[in-house]
Amino acid sequence: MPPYYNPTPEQLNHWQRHARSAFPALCRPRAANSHKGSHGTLALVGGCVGMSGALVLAGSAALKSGCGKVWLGFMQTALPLPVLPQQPEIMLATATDLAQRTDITACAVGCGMGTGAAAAAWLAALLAQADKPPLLLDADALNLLAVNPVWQHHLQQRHGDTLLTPHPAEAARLLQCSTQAIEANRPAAAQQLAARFRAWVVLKGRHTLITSPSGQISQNHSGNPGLATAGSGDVLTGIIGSLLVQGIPTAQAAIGGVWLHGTAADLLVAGGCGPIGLTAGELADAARWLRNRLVVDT
Ligand SMILES: NC(=O)C1=CN([C@@H]2O[C@H](COP(=O)(O)OP(=O)(O)OC[C@H]3O[C@@H](n4cnc5c(N)ncnc54)[C@H](O)[C@@H]3O)[C@@H](O)[C@H]2O)[C@@H](O)CC1
Ligand SMILES: Nc1ncnc2c1ncn2[C@@H]1O[C@H](COP(=O)(O)OP(=O)(O)O)[C@@H](O)[C@H]1O
Repeated sequence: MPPYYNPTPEQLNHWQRHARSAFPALCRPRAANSHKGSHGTLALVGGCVGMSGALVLAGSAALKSGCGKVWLGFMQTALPLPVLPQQPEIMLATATDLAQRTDITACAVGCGMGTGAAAAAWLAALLAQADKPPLLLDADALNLLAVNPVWQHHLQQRHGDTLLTPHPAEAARLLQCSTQAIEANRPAAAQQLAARFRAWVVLKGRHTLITSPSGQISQNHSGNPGLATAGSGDVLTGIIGSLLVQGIPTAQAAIGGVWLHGTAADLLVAGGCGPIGLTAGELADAARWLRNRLVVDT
């Protein structure tokens, strides 16, 4: 067993009971005759020059959370590398080329994307297409949304589900208020965002809130300050995006994804890896270990 994964039997039992009752779709075994096409294709777009790592973290977490295929679309004129040495399973393209593909099950945009003109133009073109598959907006995609209010209308017209995953500072930019105001009434902020953009909203931070477009709130209780480290939000984007393309209903993908991400950090800390110095890249392997233990034997 990897050194950090040694929860007590009681702890593991508690996690299994919670997951199986709150998000059973995450706990279903794979069909014996399934193939990579059965588990969906996720496109992750972002990774401007200097921030390729954000996209790689998200992509690796997506693959290890169980989706069939992952494409990374870099907001760069040429690919940073022909192949990722540490994760050659992941397919690479420029964001421009990836926009032409028609085999994408869901798209997650924003990790390390930057907020320059190229990123804004790419996102504007995507949002102008109302019938695109499920769409998750994170990080710089949210920062761009905050300064392009006309996009609000496009989001409201979308046919597929939209998910926004702001941290409190990003939520403040979207609502044009201070981060303190968001933190003073987190449920109200999450509901306001959900109503304004007709979207699922994951308001991150300690006790992350997951809000449906109609304003129904669920509070997460997993996770710890080990997650306060660069890239842990990118990993969450990869996990939720991966669950979405696996056909898990949006509510369970969002609520279960946030729980899995936090519980992966709890598992690592219980094993002595963190909270101080826990790195975002370690979360994906822990989440994979955990999800396989949630599966109900048939
Ligand atoms: N390896 C990489 O390439 C990484 C790229 N990243 C990308 O970098 C881009 C920008 O990230 P930055 O960290 O520069 O900008 P952010 O907008 O995330 O943070 C800027 C500032 O906002 C405040 N803030 C952030 N989270 C807060 C919270 N929860 N509560 C209160 N205040 C908070 C802090 O003062 C922080 O310094 C994103 O696109 C992100 O995806 C980061 O994820 C870090 C790792
Ligand atoms: N003290 C904490 N307790 C629980 N979860 C935390 C804590 N600090 C951060 N997190 C979680 O870590 C993630 C950080 O995401 P984000 O701020 O977007 O980071 P980044 O931009 O570096 O990827 C979120 O899922 C957030 O809920």
